[in-house]
Amino acid sequence: MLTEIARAKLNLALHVRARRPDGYHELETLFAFVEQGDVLRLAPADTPRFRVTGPFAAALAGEGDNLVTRAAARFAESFGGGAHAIELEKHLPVASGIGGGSADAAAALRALARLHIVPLDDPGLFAIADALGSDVPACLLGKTAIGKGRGEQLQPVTGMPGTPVLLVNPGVAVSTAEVFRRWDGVDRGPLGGDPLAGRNDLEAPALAIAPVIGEVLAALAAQPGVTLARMSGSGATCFALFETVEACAAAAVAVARPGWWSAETRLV
Ligand SMILES: C[C@@](CO)(OP(=O)(O)O)[C@H](O)COP(=O)(O)OP(=O)(O)OC[C@H]1O[C@@H](n2ccc(N)nc2=O)[C@H](O)[C@@H]1O
Ligand SMILES: Nc1ncnc2c1ncn2[C@@H]1O[C@H](COP(=O)(O)OP(=O)(O)O)[C@@H](O)[C@H]1O
Repeated sequence: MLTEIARAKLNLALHVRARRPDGYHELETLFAFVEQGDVLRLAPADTPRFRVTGPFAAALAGEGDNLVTRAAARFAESFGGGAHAIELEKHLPVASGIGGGSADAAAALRALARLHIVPLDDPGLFAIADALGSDVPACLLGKTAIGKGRGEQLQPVTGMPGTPVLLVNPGVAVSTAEVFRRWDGVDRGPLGGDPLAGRNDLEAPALAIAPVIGEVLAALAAQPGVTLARMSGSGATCFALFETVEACAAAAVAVARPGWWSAETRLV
């Protein structure tokens, strides 16, 4: 039995530069990862088996087309390896801008690669990740990196490991495609040398769909010891970076609301 943590992805900054003819958008983003994540367990089996457990299992109950099973099918096509029993313990809210599904798919690819002795930097693994979704290559890499293109052109950069982070989701699922559709088409400029001085250009279109995101951002920005408060990805999860673990813990209590999910964690 192999265990992989599917760590939540954050976009510390996300600049949308252009709408492409293929329907995707050119991005410049700073990807980072936190300790908090889903847990994926995988073992060889006679027939393929997949089950989802954990606090957010119900949010995926009706969906036959899980990114994990798609990743496993693509891996088998490329590398063989037979059938597997996979358990996904779902701790991250679904469709929430922290790449839960993408992280799960990447964790499945990492576990399968370990089991079948495929190098983690095999170009075939990255090709599968790229075909599964724009965020999956970044999640496969799992390191702080600048992402360009639709997010798949990755350049690792020095991160801020250990930085305390509070994640807050107001309990509304937001469709990534719908948020991109509402982007106003204005290129507000490149990422620049200090991405933390940047923006998330999807905040405005996400707020138009889910105004409660504004409440989350205001609540986070008002906390003592906060160094950055921003939305991640297409939302609705927002994050705040803190100077100390104590400030992060105090903020978690201060911003708690009925129906809101939050997690105290750290950057990796
Ligand atoms: C916005 C981001 C930022 O990291 O994160 P999330 O909010 O999903 O976490 C990603 O670009 C999301 O990546 P991912 O969730 O893998 O998206 P995909 O499945 O590839 O695409 C879903 C839909 O989003 C839109 N899309 C996605 C990526 C991109 N660069 N431009 C787009 O326009 C397209 O309409 C696409 O059909
Ligand atoms: N293992 C999975 N976890 C979460 N969502 C999944 C998974 N497999 C497929 N999906 C689908 O992917 C969509 C986007 O989910 P997710 O990756 O959590 O959000 P986001 O891309 O906003 O970060 C969900 O609405 C769901 O339909």
